[in-house]
Amino acid sequence: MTHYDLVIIGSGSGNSLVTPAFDGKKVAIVEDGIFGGTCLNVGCIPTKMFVYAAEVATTVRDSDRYGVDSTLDDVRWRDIRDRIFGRIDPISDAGKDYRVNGPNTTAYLGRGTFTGPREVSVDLPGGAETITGTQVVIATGSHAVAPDVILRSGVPFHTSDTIMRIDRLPRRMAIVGAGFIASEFAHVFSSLGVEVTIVARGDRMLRHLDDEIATAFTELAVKQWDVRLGRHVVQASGDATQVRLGLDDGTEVEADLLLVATGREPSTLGLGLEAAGVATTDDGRVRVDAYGRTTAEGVWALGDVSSDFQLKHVANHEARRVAYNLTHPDDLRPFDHRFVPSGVFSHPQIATVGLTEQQARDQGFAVTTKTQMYGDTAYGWAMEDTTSFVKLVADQRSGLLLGAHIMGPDATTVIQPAIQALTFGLRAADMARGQYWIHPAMAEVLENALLGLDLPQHPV
Ligand SMILES: Cc1cc2nc3c(=O)[nH]c(=O)nc-3n(C[C@H](O)[C@H](O)[C@H](O)COP(=O)(O)OP(=O)(O)OC[C@H]3O[C@@H](n4cnc5c(N)ncnc54)[C@H](O)[C@@H]3O)c2cc1C
Ligand SMILES: NC(=O)c1ccc[n+]([C@@H]2O[C@H](COP(=O)([O-])OP(=O)(O)OC[C@H]3O[C@@H](n4cnc5c(N)ncnc54)[C@H](O)[C@@H]3O)[C@@H](O)[C@H]2O)c1
Repeated sequence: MTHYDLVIIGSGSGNSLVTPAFDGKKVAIVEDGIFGGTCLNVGCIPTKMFVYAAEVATTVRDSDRYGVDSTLDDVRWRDIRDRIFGRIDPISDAGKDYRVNGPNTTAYLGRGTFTGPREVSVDLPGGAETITGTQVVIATGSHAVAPDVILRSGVPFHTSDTIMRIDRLPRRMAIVGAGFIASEFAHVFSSLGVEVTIVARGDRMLRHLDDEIATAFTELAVKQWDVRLGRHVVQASGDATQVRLGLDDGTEVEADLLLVATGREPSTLGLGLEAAGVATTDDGRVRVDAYGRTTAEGVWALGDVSSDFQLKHVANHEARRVAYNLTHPDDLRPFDHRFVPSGVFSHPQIATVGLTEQQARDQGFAVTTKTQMYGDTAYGWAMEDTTSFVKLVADQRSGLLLGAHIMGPDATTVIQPAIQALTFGLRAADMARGQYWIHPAMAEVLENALLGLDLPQHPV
């Protein structure tokens, strides 16, 4: 049994825990999947590379509106796919190689299971090997789940893990789910020429967002895709070439390929958490305190397996804090989850941070809101945009922003000053008139939204 100063289970965000503070110490990284985890291999990075290609196709298709005639001659799916993974796969391989052959780390490429406090057994081709750690970090992430009705039917389906590697584009794709992944892949595949049908159990897509954004996005979604709102799949059949979904209103969806995008669960199954003395929350996450400590002495957790958020910037933040805390027991730094932003890279793009209007009202703030159309500011006007907007939620008592919700071009970039204002407590009026805004940049839509809030504004 080999002992390490640090044992990390999961090579996604966990891989970044090996800071220079561990130089000269012994670190083990246990990984049973693709090295580098979800974001790099099957998450943020490849999806956004596909989104970029989709944006290019959309721009070509819509260009005549601006007097630029063009035709989309072809979409070379395999070339798009191979360019993307031709760049990603070597990064994963190099990361693995560095941990296998690099300094002060030992990579255990197999499944890790706790067999006791800070004791992990790893399933390796040559047999199980047990290692122990002075400290252990659980960074096992999450995995896609599918509804029982689909699992029971035996119908073949894809998840985000496999859909990006398919060999050819289907003519028709059915997507079950109406959240982040459904919205992003609907954009990618429809832009590349696939007919997309979405089965959404709610009355809107992206229901977790501010009502105004979810409603406006859904209105645009139904114009681009066949969206079956408020429908449940009750029956599924088919094979690798054709799928048929029966819905609860008696209608059917026929497609050549099925993508299931119905959420992700923390990966704790088979981890042996009981043997480790690690407790979980009611919704199945590893329970951690504000510093990333689990209920077991010397065992930490971060990222999707324990976090309230399944977002890479949150996993990265938690990894930075845990990395610090591992080596600074007398100066622990808590996670900061006050203002976690997120983006949906669909068409249109969405970005959001802070409270929705409803949440702000429920929490008793003196709520004022402003919805500012992109088209009423110079850059949006130049684009002849009629659907994009910024919605701000603020508190009349403090003059502070409470939330920002944006749907439109570059929303994930336009929102950044609002994230900064929320985080550092900058009052909306100071933000609007206490700095220059580049004219006539897209961000002026945020400036105008701030000026439109019913708050005492700067006189000049
Ligand atoms: C399609 C998709 C798109 C996304 N896009 C974005 C985005 O644009 N922006 C964003 O912020 N977030 C995005 N996310 C979410 C983001 O990818 C995750 O929040 C993030 O990757 C979680 O990191 P992690 O380190 O917690 O887990 P992971 O990166 O999943 O790492 C966990 C690792 O642990 C390994 N593992 C699990 N169990 C064991 C075990 N018992 N033994 C050994 N190894 C084990 C797994 O194989 C995996 O490699 C996306 C997710 C998906 C699926
Ligand atoms: N741009 C990004 O930051 C990004 C992109 C992709 C994924 N992610 C992360 O990955 C996570 C998983 O993405 P996701 O889209 O799978 O989850 P999600 O929670 O965003 O959406 C899940 C969808 O599936 C539906 N659903 C759930 N169970 C169902 C069932 N049994 N039958 C029918 N519909 C059902 C929900 O109503 C919802 O519409 C997200 O929560 C997000 O944090 C982030």
